[in-house]
Amino acid sequence: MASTTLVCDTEPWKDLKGHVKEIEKTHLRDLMNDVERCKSMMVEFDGILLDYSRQRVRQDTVEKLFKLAEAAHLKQKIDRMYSGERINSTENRSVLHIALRAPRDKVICSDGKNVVPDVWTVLDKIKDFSERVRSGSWVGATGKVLKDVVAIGIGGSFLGPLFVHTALQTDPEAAESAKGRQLRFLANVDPIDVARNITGLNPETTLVVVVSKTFTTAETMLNARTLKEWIQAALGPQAVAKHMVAVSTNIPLVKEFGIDPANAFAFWDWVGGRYSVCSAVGVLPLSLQYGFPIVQKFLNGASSIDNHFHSTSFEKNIPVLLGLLSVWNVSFLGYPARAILPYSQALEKFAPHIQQVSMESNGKGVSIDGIPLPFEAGEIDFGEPGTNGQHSFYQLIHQGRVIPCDFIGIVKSQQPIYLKGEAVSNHDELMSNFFAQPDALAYGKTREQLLGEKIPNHLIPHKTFSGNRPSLSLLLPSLSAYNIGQVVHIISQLPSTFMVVHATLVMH
Ligand SMILES: O=P(O)(O)OC[C@H]1O[C@H](O)[C@H](O)[C@@H](O)[C@@H]1O
Repeated sequence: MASTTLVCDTEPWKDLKGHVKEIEKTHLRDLMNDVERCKSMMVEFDGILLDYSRQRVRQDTVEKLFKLAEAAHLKQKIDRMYSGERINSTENRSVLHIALRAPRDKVICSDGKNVVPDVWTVLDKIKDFSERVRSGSWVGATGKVLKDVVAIGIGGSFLGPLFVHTALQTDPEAAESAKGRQLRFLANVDPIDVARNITGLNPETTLVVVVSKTFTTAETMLNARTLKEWIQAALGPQAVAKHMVAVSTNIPLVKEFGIDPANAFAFWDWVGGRYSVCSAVGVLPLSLQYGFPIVQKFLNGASSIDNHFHSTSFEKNIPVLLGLLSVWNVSFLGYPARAILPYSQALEKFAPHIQQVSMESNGKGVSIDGIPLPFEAGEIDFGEPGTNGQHSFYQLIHQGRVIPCDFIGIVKSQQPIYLKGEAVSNHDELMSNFFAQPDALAYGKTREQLLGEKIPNHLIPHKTFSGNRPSLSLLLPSLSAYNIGQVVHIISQLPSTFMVVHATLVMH
């Protein structure tokens, strides 16, 4: 399928190039005054509303982007991914993180073999093990319940699980399940990180989970040896069997390290490290902390958006729309960065996770065949919870360069208001704060209907707009484990889209 033709040589690409000049003449204020346009730019799926009316696009721009997707054979490439073809051509592997959250009866094949039963064998093992640890039937070397977990890992073996853990911590149901337990993450080889992570912990009541796809990553292995020594020094060499378990694709190295393979939780080389949060990488530590049923909800949310991505027409397909808009912003309008701005502290670690998911996948300077790309591909992602960012770097966004922003609003906060009448933590006020951002103001006529929520009048966005920045917003009705699964996987599907558009596409 490889060829030396680049996507920029196709007609739809050239057409979009020419279209840039027209868009540059158009002010976003005028785009926002077009009611039909704004209505057409809201897409809702399963409690998530994508409003991209503040992107610098007209309806015909979006049509042209769909033509580009067609020229890129995007649909066929999504199908190839879902059917387990080896679309990871550099490593000659399938890309099947979608199988990690598929229901038991789904059939997803890699090399002709249905991988879903293997996934569920590991999920069942995690469920059983986490229940035994949480109930106290699996105890430490001195007979004490293991109530604290330190997960050692870096990159994809750290950022996704940390993000989800941070988001679940304040979810009332998850918090109730986690009572009396602690989950910590050790990534850095700076001895400060070890010191921070073991401070206040007793080896007798601590379980260490070593998470590494390869089990060779230098930082992780150094930290694993350090905590092995911490356990052995306190409890003797035989304690490792009770206090250390592993998550890896490389079980022989787990054994060599001194962890019993019976206490190892496998995953597979068809899971890219950066997409591994739904494998044992995330499911084991999160199940130990919150219990498997909560984590199952997270997996269900992810699976829901997988189905949406696979089967929905591009006009209503949230990951595809976000992917195409990114291509437009980066490769055509020349905006190199994207700010990720959740108006929820629970999503505090979302941007660092997406930084890896997106930037480790995209932004390559050459095509999949090694041909230098004559255009920029891939965004520079950064972000913070929006309210904090407002008092930090928004100045540059407001008054400096153009930075497309992903505003993420939550209609119903995980937590109730603490001070009645104060402009904090309250559903309406959070929304007010969110909508007070000029670019977060989305054309909201059907929002009430879409979200099934009563939005107070003063929050219904006004139509004037005094900026020239594109933006989009994602709104969730409430931030639950299920929604967290959806949000993270909406965005983590993007690289698949990007890869197709930016990398695989260039094979044509
Ligand atoms: O899980 P590991 O094998 O320890 O790898 C951890 C990380 O290592 C490298 O930095 C890779 O580029 C990342 O994608 C990966 O997540």
